[in-house]
Amino acid sequence: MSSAPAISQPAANQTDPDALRLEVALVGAPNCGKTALFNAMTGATQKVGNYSGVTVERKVGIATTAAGRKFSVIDLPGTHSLRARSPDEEVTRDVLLGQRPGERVPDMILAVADATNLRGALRLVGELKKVGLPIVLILNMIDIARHRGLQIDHEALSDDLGIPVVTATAVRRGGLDALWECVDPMLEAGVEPARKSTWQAPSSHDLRVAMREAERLVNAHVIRPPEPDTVSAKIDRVVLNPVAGPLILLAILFTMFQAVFSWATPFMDAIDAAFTELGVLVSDVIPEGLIQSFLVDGVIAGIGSIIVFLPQILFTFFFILLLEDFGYMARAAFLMDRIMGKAGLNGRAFIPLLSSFACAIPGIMAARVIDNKRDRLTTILVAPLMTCSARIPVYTLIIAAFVPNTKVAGLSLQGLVMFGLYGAGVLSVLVVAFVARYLFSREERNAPLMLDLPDYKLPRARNILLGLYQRAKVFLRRAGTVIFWAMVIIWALSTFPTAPEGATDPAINYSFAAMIGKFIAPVLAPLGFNWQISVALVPGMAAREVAVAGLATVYAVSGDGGLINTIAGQWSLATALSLLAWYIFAPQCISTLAVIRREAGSAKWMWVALIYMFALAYLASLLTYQIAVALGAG
Ligand SMILES: Nc1nc2c(ncn2[C@@H]2O[C@H](COP(=O)(O)OP(=O)(O)OP(=O)(O)O)[C@@H](O)[C@H]2O)c(=O)[nH]1
Ligand SMILES: [Mg+2]
Repeated sequence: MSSAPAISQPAANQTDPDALRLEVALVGAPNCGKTALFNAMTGATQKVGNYSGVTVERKVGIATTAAGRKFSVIDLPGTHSLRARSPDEEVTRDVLLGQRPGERVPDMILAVADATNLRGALRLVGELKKVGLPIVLILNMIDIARHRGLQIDHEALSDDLGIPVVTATAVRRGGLDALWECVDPMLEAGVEPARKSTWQAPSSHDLRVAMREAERLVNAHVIRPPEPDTVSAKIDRVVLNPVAGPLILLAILFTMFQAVFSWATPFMDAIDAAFTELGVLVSDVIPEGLIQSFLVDGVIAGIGSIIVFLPQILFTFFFILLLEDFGYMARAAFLMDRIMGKAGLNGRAFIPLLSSFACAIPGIMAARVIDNKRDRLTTILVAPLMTCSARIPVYTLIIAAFVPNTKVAGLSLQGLVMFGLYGAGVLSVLVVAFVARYLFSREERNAPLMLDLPDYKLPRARNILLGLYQRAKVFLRRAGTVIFWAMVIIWALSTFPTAPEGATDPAINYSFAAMIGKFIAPVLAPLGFNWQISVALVPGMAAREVAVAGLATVYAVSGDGGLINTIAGQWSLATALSLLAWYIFAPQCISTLAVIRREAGSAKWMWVALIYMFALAYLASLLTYQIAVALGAG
């Protein structure tokens, strides 16, 4: 093992705090509040959530102490031991031991502990001390610990451990003063240079010894043991009940889609009206011609057809973030473990798959928490089948055009169909994972799910608003970049060449778009896709929503108003269903494929994903269309 190079601080630079290029790493068990502390120290807005494995990458920020000294802070994935078992834990180990190429070892460790669960944290501190870096121990979540009657003599603990110990409530920025009071003098004096690391992967004997030492520390310095969290236990008795649990999970998801559909509608109508108004305004100001067509049919119709879905995306994530921060998601994983296990998925795949509701990219990255290589690969390959938010525009458009806005037994029919589409995504994940396991290996594995169930916490408005803000930002940025440029290209293709003199058909029929569409259409004709859909699917490879914006442009250029009414008038139900089936499976986003390649470590798996998803999409659409036509929906 490479030993840590000694890095001492240049004493001459003490007058210039900015010159102090000091790096401090946050290390601790999963879900102990490292990222909350990182955000408090640096003003960053990294994702915080009440489950293990939120952070899977190293993130850097700049903190400024009370005395105005600056240093960089590295937020790291949580780990119980430096004996890393999964790729996210390896990140933490490699950073601390200087095993990341081109990166130096940090100068200091801020060990973060969940004060309500000190034993495990102190065991990790035992390991960290061997790394040879100066350590400050932060007892975080001290608010919860005090509430539960826990009293920690942190000064005595500090004397016993031989390192400074402070307490904190990271989510309320509490304890930063004490931390600066502790850190500032250390920086003033110059952080001691690193000693040679003596860390070695602990044997099971070492682990037992370390556990006993942690036990001793707790017995010596925790004055009153915490009362068990009876509230969490009571909630869990109901929520984890084998019969009631899954029903509650289903009811929650069901209510979510119902609410999303009814709450989002007024906002969507308002945005839609605003863009229509804008189009009219621009048509009034700018004379008829190419520029007007570009602005109204290309830019405004295209971008508007996407932005309109923002409320729905935000409402969906409002629920997901609420459940995440409450601490329910780890329970959902626990409940799904049996079903997922039958399908050959690791219980730990739940959170990555759940993250894929936002976008497959963070989902695939979150698969780093899975230690078993094959399980991780399976999760990476099926994650793109989860219903990501880029599918929402496509689904909603088709639902709005073809599913009547009525209630069935008091439930919104449109909400039911959306629920069904999400269900289809989940089902396809399970089926594909099952088949993959059958193909990869038939060995049985019954490893129990090792999952930390966090205590329930009241969701924090800040965490939720932050999550929503970030979703909105990503969505709008895409609308302003990828989608905007795709729109410009689609508009140009749909406009040129212009119709010849005396032409009788709509002008678009003479355009490049029509030529391209008609060239591809024969391949997609058995699926019931017309040439307009075929045109929209191609730029849809850049990002799924582009297909909707593409349809908006293609149809607006054809001269019909109102995309929903147009497709309701021009497509058969069979075509609509077939397009929905296509979107459940098709690999319609290049960035996801790039991330699969990176995370799976080879281009082979990217091709596997691409081919199996296209094959499934084609097959599913073909079956859907042909059956629907046979049943008279053509
Ligand atoms: N009450 C209270 N809650 C806290 C405190 N610090 C963090 N939390 C909550 O604890 C949960 C976990 O916080 P994170 O900052 O995501 O934890 P983490 O250590 O970065 O977790 P991983 O990245 O998964 O290793 C979140 O729900 C936070 O809101 C605290 O001091 N008091
Ligand atoms: Mg974190």
